[in-house]
Amino acid sequence: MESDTAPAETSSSLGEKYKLHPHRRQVRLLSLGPVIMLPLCLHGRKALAGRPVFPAIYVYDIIWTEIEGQSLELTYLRRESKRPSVLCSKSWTLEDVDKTAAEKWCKAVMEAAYDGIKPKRLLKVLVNPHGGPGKACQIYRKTVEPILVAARCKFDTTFTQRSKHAVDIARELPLERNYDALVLLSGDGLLHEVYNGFAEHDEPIRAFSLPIAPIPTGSANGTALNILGLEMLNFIFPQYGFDVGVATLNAIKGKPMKQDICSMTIGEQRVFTFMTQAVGLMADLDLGTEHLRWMGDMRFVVGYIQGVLKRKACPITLEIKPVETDKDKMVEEFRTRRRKQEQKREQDDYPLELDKDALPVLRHTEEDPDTKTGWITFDKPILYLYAGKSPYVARDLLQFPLAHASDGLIDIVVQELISRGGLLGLMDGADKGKLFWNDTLHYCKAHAYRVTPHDSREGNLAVDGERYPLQPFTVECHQGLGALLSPTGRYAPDFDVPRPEEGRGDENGRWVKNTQEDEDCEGGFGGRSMCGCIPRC
Ligand SMILES: Nc1ncnc2c1ncn2[C@@H]1O[C@H](COP(=O)(O)OP(=O)(O)OP(=O)(O)O)[C@@H](O)[C@H]1O
Repeated sequence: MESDTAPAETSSSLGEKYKLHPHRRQVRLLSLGPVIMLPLCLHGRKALAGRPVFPAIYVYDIIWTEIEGQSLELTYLRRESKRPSVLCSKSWTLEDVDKTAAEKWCKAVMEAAYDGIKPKRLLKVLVNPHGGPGKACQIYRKTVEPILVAARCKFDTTFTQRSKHAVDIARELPLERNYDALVLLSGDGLLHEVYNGFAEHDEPIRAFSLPIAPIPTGSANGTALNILGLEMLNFIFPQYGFDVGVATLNAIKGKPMKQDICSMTIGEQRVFTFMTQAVGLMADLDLGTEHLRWMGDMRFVVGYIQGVLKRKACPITLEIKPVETDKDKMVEEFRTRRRKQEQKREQDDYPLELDKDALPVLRHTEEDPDTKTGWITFDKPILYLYAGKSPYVARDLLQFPLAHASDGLIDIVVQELISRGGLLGLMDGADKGKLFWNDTLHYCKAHAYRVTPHDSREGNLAVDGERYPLQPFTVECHQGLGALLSPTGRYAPDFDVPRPEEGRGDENGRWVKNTQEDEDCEGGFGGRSMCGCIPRC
């Protein structure tokens, strides 16, 4: 912990630094919305309003404050623009200050800092020593544990010993202990294991409702990115997807938000998947770069370039039960929803379908009569199929910019097999989701989809980044089955890349002017150029 305590500041030195007036007896909290001006605004009748006194600390970033003996202690997370956040503490001697008033100030600060949130959460922590570059244990000891201790959280920690250990832990998790959250120091793979363990729990729905707080110590860390964001976009909740301190603060103070989880039926198995399923290049780049773990998330860029050079077709039959296939309409709906969320500053109120303590029934199996109508088949050579429920899959790739945590729909992306130059061109602006508008990339929202590989002997299937044998599978979505903690109650990434006015990306990655034929070719899967779908009767 970085400490500003030595030597402890006296109230008069504080007075100079923070415009304190030790001779005044009344302690006031000056709170300007999300920001507390740190001064113990010792002030009588004349309020400090309109006279900001620095340094300012976000109320959200205050971890604890209390009086200990003759000093007032304040612990908070100090955010830096380009460096990791730091746990800081300040302390002031209270010799000249009315102690009762100081206690009142502490109480007021704590109420503001934990507004609507139960302090001293009870947490179960899992640490995957193998995730990403293998630094999770070190990060836990150095950064996470001190913050949890400072927040007076109660927690018990398990270090996973082997692959699938988290499945066993989740299956046996003692829910009667009433944990407030499950904290994962890992990437997304460990959460995949946890959800599949919950599915085998005696009380699966109750287990799934335990909110997850990811702390990014894996490779891609997509879940942490989606919750905490990537860029400094907004004043109240600046976005720090890779910041361990900020992610730990989310474990202490985050709000639960509902999260859809999908079922994948594959062979005799029912697998639970919360993030992505990939076949073709996107599976190869993840599973084929395990030996490059030391590179962190750069391994995915290397994997993509390798995949582009190979430019291997992905021979599958893809059937989809779509809800929306028009890119413009999807974007319009996304922006409307976003505006509403920002006005309300809370999560959407989509109706959720869960009410019993049994796993949701499967509705889109091949035997189900529902699968006979409203399905389409994608019928063009493809490079990859990528389906998912969360916007970022890695820092460099906003693959599902319109994904919503709990709309009950799967976002499906199909990339046509185009030239190598075109595929490399798609990397430009991929972190902002620019590839969404390329007409060779088809995007739709669907209830379910089914994949039948033409040759199961060759090819990879990655489910939430984990390897599965490639064979026919069906995926469908269960609305609001899981829960995550987040600072805002919704996914952080925004999508603000406008549709290019004048043209579209062609198969060589160049932008070409639209022809009348393009304009006329409305509808289909993914926008005006799509001609690869055959409705199935
Ligand atoms: N002690 C362990 N030894 C070996 N493997 C482990 C251990 N604990 C967990 N694992 C495995 O580590 C794998 C990778 O975990 P995780 O997803 O957290 O990291 P990552 O793959 O680097 O990150 P991301 O999924 O974000 O790219 C999981 O498949 C899990 O089964």
